[in-house]
Amino acid sequence: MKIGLIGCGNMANSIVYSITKNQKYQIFCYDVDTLKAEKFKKLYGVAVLMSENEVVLSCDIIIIAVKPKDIFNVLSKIKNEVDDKIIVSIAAGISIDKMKDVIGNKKIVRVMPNINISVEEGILGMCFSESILDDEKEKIRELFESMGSVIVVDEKFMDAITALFGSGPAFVAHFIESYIDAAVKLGFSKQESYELVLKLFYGTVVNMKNNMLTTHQIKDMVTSPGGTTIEGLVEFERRALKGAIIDGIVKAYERSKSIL
Ligand SMILES: NC(=O)C1=CN([C@@H]2O[C@H](COP(=O)(O)OP(=O)(O)OC[C@H]3O[C@@H](n4cnc5c(N)ncnc54)[C@H](O)[C@@H]3O)[C@@H](O)[C@H]2O)C=CC1
Ligand SMILES: O=C(O)[C@@H]1CCC=N1
Repeated sequence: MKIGLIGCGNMANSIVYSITKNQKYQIFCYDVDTLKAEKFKKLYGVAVLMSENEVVLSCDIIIIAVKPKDIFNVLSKIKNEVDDKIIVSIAAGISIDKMKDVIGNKKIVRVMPNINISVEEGILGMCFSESILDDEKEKIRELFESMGSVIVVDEKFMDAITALFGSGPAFVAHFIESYIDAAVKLGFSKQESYELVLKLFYGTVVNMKNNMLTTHQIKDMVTSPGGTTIEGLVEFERRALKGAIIDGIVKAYERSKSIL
């Protein structure tokens, strides 16, 4: 199957990395920045084409991986070639209806991945326009399942998926960074702090998963009466850490709803 990529930036890089592992896909790409497309050719041996239109004409499934502000420009360039090809957009906050306004009632898929697809541990939200057939849905699903867990949702959930899981790696990195800073403040070297804190987060997740523990159970097991942990938890509560985290994610959700 022929897969086209319009835009060879960060997300496209992770997508191509996953797709090239499967021999059944042939990949064609284009970027206005020719250096970026050439880099893909060098790294992944993909074919580089000369325009957005060429990608659409050469491929069955076309993934548009440009910034939200650039997507309408791409759509207006390709609208006459789309025909019954499948157009996949990964842009945050751009609805299927907004895309239809430019290219008409075509086969459109929205996918919201996160950067963890680069290690095949992504979470990808997916929704389809009504004209996509069941066997086409399966093909798209299969294509993206090599990158992580795919959840097919009603389009109204795409903004929540963007905020929770698309932006998620940045939010998680922010918490991890606070923890590393605390370790450095308490005298550990930066390198040691980094490695130990990653182990702490990873170990806690593995423990919860393998032993099917809830967050409450973990907290109960760790918090001794009159001990150290309760001191830390009380301070987090006093500073409304949970509320701040929830509010931050809701802000990202609202931004996704109003991005263009
Ligand atoms: N970075 C992230 O974690 C995530 C990003 N997204 C979405 O992915 C999309 C791409 O984001 P990034 O990869 O971070 O951006 P990026 O800036 O790294 O890549 C965008 C690429 O598109 C190219 N481009 C712009 N106009 C073009 C055109 N007309 N034809 C061909 N190429 C063109 C640019 O030269 C650039 O290389 C965005 O819409 C974003 O909302 C979705 C999920 C997560
Ligand atoms: O910040 C952004 O707009 C994109 C969407 C999800 C992750 N990055």
